[in-house]
Order: sequence, then C-alpha cells, then structure tokens
Amino acid sequence: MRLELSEYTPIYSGKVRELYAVDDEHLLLVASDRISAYDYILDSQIPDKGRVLTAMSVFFFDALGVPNHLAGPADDPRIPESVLGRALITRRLDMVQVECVARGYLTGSGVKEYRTNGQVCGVPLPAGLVDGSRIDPPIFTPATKAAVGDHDENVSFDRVAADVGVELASKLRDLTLDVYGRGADIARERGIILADTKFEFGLTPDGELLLADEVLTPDSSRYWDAALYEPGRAQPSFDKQIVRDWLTGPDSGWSTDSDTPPPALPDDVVERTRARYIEAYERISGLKFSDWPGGAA
Ligand SMILES: C[C@H](c1ccccc1)n1cc(-c2ncnc(N)c2C#N)cn1
Repeated sequence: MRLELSEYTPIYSGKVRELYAVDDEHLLLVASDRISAYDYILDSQIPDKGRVLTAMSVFFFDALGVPNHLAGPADDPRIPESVLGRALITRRLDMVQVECVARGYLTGSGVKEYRTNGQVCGVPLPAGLVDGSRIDPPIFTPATKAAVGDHDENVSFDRVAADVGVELASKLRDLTLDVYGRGADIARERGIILADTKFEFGLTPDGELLLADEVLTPDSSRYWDAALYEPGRAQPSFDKQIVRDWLTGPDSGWSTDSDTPPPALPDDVVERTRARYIEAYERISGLKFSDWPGGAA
C-alpha cells in the first residue's frame, strides 16, 4: 500500500518541482506540471509535463551510465499514487553548491557576456560568433546558485576551484562536459539540439560524487529543433515556443512589458505544448510515453 504524499515531509519547493524527505537517507523528487515563461510561473499547467520530464531524466540516467542519485525505479513502492510517474526516490546527498553548466552553443547569458569581452566564464572564444553559434568543443560555464527569484551568476572555473577545491572542480568540469557531450550526441542524432544544460552533483557520506537532480530535460536544458537551426538569431525553443509566441502575440492581451502576470493559456496552446514534450521524449528515447507509469487508468 503506497503512502500518501502528505505523509512525507516537504523540504524544498522550487518553481516547478518539490523535494520531500522519505527517510534519513532518501528523498522524493517530484516534478509538477507547472511551466514557466518570461520568469513567471504560469497559472496554466501542462498535463503530463512532470511525467515526461521525469521519464527523460530516467532515460538519460540509464543511457549515459553515470553514477547517480537514483535509489529506485519509476514505480518504486515508496512513491505515492498521486505523483506516480512524475516522482523519483533518490539518495540524500551533500549537494555541491555549483550550477554545472555546459554550453555547446552560444546563447542566453553566454552571448551577452561574449559580446562584452569575447569570453564566457573566463573561457576565451573565437571572434565573430553570433547568437546560436556552435561552440565546439563545448565549454564548462559554471554559475553560483541564485537566491529564489534571482538569476544565477556565471563564474569562472578558478572561482569554483577556490570555492570547492581544484580536484573537485576538475571532476565537476570533466563530468559535466562528458555527460553533456554524450547526451547532446544522442539528441542530435534524433534531430534535437541540446544547446546547453545545467547539472547538479552531490556527495555521498563516503565522498563519492553522484549526478543528481534532473538530467538533460527541457527545464534544465535548451532544446532546439535541428531542422529550424539558424545561427544569428534567437533559436525557437522546441518545447516552450508555442507558449512564448501566444503570450507575446495579439490574442493574449499581454506583453513582456506588462507589469501584470501572464494570462491563462488557451486549451489548444496547452495541448500543443503537451504534445511537444511527448514528441521530444519519444524522439530522443525511442520509447513510447504511453508505456511510462502514472498515466490515466
Ligand atoms: C535544486 C534541487 C531541487 C529539486 C527539486 C525541487 C527543488 C529543488 N535540489 C536537489 C537537492 C538534493 N538534495 C540532496 N540530495 C539529492 N539527491 C538532491 C537532489 N536532486 C536539493 N535541491
């Protein structure tokens, strides 16, 4: 008999995810159906978004074979029925306070920094790059964890080494670039560009470094459709562009200049966005989302 979610102690609530204590050594990591856009958490939820992103993390944990924090299967008996398919049992780790970012393409905060000094996080890049240019080989561009509501601050490798020691900083960099590179190769072979990603790592009591949190999902990475890729402009988001276009289009009555929160999304925008998440998962994994736990009975 599965416990109710209310029987677990909540320990962290993020923008779109929650963390609960299962016991002294295990956590329950829950992904919601909430979606963010333009730094707002939208009132409208995307049905099955939490299940799809959980399925993506599990696919990549399995496919990439990196020591990680998973402590049970997607249908682990400790997972409450109400969150089955969008929650995972994990080992409780001592989290490394570094946002481990890998960039295979120049965009976002990276392109802003590049335009000021030709570098990103202290890594010099070739001249003449534009928004969306490929960075090959990918670079490690760490950030410090921001307070709730703030954006992370890009920092140099040397700053990470000063904070956590050069040995651990080197392991974080090498693992980040290895896992991103192999994950991005898998996605690219299936027509999806993972432009960049953010990993979190944690340490076990005996000092083993494990990959934690979510892995290579559209919430922790930029997903682009390779068929639409065109350097020199902001690339459309594979998963969020439908929402972004509606919110900034003529029908929403809203704009990014508005000082009010975005309005609710029309049903067709919600449904098309749900379909995009499922499409990304099925194309990358080669698996059927209908086989993933927690679907409508
Ligand atoms: C940022 C992220 C988060 C996830 C879900 C909801 C809100 C935040 N988070 C993950 C841990 C964490 N702590 C100890 N052991 C772990 N295995 C993990 C993981 N993953 C702490 N924070």
